[in-house]
Amino acid sequence: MTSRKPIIITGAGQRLGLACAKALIAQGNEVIITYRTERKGVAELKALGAHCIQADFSSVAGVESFVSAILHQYSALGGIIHNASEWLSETEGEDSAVLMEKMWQVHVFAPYRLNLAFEPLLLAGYEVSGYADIIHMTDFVAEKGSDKHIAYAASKAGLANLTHSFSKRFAPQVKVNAIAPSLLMFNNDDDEEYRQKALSKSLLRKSPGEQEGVLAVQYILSSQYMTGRTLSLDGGRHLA
Ligand SMILES: NC(=O)C1=CN([C@@H]2O[C@H](COP(=O)(O)OP(=O)(O)OC[C@H]3O[C@@H](n4cnc5c(N)ncnc54)[C@H](OP(=O)(O)O)[C@@H]3O)[C@@H](O)[C@H]2O)C=CC1
Ligand SMILES: Nc1nc2c(c(=O)[nH]1)N=C([C@H](O)[C@@H](O)CO)CN2
Repeated sequence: MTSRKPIIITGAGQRLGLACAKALIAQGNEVIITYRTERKGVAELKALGAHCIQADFSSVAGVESFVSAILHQYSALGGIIHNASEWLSETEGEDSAVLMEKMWQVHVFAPYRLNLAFEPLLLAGYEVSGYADIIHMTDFVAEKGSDKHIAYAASKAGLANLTHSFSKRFAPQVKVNAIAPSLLMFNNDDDEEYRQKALSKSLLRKSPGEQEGVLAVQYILSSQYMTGRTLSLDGGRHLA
């Protein structure tokens, strides 16, 4: 058996995706990342040997371009981590059709299409190494809804449902799981009032940072007996 074949992480130019990519590279994995925007994190990952592919999943053509790039360069994969995401809210004047399309495209269509397109590569990765995983980054609000991020929450619920369907379709070779954080890390433009309100929503009242998500990814990849499941990283918010 050889070591795990390359792992794709989408949207890994910053924050959680970047932290996951660095951790997996440090553990000796070959990592492929997608990014839209040239960021310092992309340059860091290139320097660490990651294969960095620019990809915008907001259009079908953008998704298909990435599919072609992978199919032309790889014959086996050890995993796909669907991390790419935009946290958009319903704001005054926003075209709700455009908003829902954007959310569905990045959170549901892209993971759906990549999982189907890369099935043969994941199966090949499993045959040679015994490892193949898909991880969907969903969200606490996939289950509970959100009155301010309605289309976002609905699309994350769609992604959560893909976990069930693909875990059945790809068993027993490929494990398919989800990670559902509530608050992992703030954005720089979150003001103090927002931060205090967000912290008060969970029992543990903390924002753990991206390493909490890295730990969850590492657990799932090392598990031999978890599929079709979701790791909830929510500080007890479900009981608050
Ligand atoms: N941060 C948190 O507290 C929480 C996060 N999550 C989930 O965890 C995951 C990681 O969160 P976080 O690190 O904050 O994510 P970010 O908001 O930093 O988004 C990750 C990346 O997604 C990429 N992206 C966005 N839209 C597209 C698109 N249409 N096509 C391709 N790439 C795109 C962006 O790329 P680029 O920068 O290159 O443009 C961005 O860097 C996400 O799925 C998120 O929904 C869930 C709950 C809480
Ligand atoms: N793509 C993103 N999704 C989410 C983010 C984010 O920054 N990018 N942030 C959150 C919040 O932390 C929320 O969970 C708590 O206020 C949710 N999703």
